Amino acid sequence: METLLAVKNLSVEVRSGTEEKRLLRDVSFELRKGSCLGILGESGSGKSLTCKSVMGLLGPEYRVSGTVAYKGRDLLSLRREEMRALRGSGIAMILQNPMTAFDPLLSIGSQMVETVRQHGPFSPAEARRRSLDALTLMGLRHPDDVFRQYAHQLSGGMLQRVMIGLALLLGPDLIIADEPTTALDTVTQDEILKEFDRVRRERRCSVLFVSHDLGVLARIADDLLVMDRGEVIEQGDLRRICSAPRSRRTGHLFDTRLMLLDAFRKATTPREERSRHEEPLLAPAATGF
Ligand SMILES: Nc1ncnc2c1ncn2[C@@H]1O[C@H](COP(=O)(O)OP(=O)(O)OP(=O)(O)O)[C@@H](O)[C@H]1O
Repeated sequence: METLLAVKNLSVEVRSGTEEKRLLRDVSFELRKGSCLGILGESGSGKSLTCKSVMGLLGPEYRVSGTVAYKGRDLLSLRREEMRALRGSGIAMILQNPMTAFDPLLSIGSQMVETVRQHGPFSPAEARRRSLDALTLMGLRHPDDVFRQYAHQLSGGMLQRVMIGLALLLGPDLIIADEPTTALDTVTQDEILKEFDRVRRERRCSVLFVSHDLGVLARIADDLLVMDRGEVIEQGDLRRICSAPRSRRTGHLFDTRLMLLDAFRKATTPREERSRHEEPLLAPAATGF
């Protein structure tokens, strides 16, 4: 399958005082067209820095080296305006907290229409129609109401659906999603993951999906990249890694998750049933714990 994004020896350093601190070291991976690569790692392992480097979102205090080839073009050498043009059209980003992405003083609809019109020669009526379609696509039941409302009137789950719908509306080839469901309750998280996966498969979007939760990644990722202290410690087919992790640190991440699952199972399963079934690592019911 064709490669959409090839990251090679990506390193990031930051200057603090007279010292340079290395935050990412030689991160390399490839994302195939139409597939989803999950980035797993504990807090502080470098997941967000990797995404921000790819998107050209790091400030001047960071020194970024290596190559980030998107459709064969090195993003690290693009000018600021060229990168801005690419963000939101070819590449879209979905962040953890959708509340911060919307202007509280403008209705959701007007912000959607404005974004659509920035990316194509659409009349206000056409942009409105497309925005309403995006809301429907993401499973929002009363798109007309949502269109008229303001960010504070919607729940976190609804706002995240709007944000994902908006990202998809622009028809990107690549979506970078940084913990997009972490702030949501598990039922909402589950519904949104389902919707997101359906739409991205229909549209053949490639996705970089960051999470500290293996259960979430097991739902949607094809391949897995495991990070630890700014380095890649494991990568490959998700199921292969889950069944036979090569790195001891990856094994430790999985064990921690299994311990949590086990505690949950013990708390919710009557004693006599417990012995009858063991929870597999990737059981759908495990999502979110
Ligand atoms: N300007 C900076 N100065 C010093 N350290 C920094 C700076 N920016 C980031 N870091 C450090 O780089 C490391 C990686 O950060 P990053 O945000 O990528 O982690 P993460 O894996 O996304 O974690 P989380 O899941 O908590 O968001 C962290 O230890 C962070 O403290």
